[in-house]
Amino acid sequence: MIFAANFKMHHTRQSTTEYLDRLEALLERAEYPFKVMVFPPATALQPSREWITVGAQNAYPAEEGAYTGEIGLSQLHEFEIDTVLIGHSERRQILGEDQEFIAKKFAFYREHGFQIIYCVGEPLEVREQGFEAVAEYLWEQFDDIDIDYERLIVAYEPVWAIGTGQAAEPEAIAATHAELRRRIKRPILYGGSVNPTNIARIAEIPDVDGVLVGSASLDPEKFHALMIPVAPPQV
Ligand SMILES: O=C(CO)COP(=O)(O)O
Repeated sequence: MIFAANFKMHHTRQSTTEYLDRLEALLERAEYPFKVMVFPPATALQPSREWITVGAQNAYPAEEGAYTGEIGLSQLHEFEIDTVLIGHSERRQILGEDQEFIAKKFAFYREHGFQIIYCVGEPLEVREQGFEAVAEYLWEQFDDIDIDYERLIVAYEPVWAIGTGQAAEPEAIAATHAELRRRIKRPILYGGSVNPTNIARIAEIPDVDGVLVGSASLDPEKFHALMIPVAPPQV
């Protein structure tokens, strides 16, 4: 099971370091069989810890260059980062990244051996058109994406469940992950209002290999609390 925290535009360099210190201490004690990943803002990037992989929420597909405001491979390497989120719905919808640019990012960071969490998810108006429309929309988000890349992790995040406090219903999660599993053999995470009240139910859904968490990940103890109901019984 993978537990990934996406801080989005929350936390500073100092609070991220304090967060990682506190979460690392909790994970050291618990020794969960989980992969734990944290994606802080670019200003807070730093080397991974023993129990926590630190990744970038975004990066430009170049080593360096005239790309004002961006960070690229050189900046990521400075902090020993080799994990990156690509295709998050907020970058598609708010920042206007189209599939061509997202695929270019994917190809670049795949070429450099990065672990990639590749995000897909449909808006409400597509969900309301029915499951076939959802499936078609999601597969279009894999255009020019190598779904067999060995360091790929997919994150399914229905846009209409992100930040709402209301996750997708288990049946909808199960059906969508099953559809993705028809072609995707890599881990598939669910994201969209994961919280302490729904984590146990979501974690037991077939083809859910982990969660990508926003709001409920911003406090290390609360993020750790998501792992407790999913952890194997202490022997
Ligand atoms: O976008 C998300 C993680 O990438 C989900 O955010 P929330 O958990 O706040 O819904």
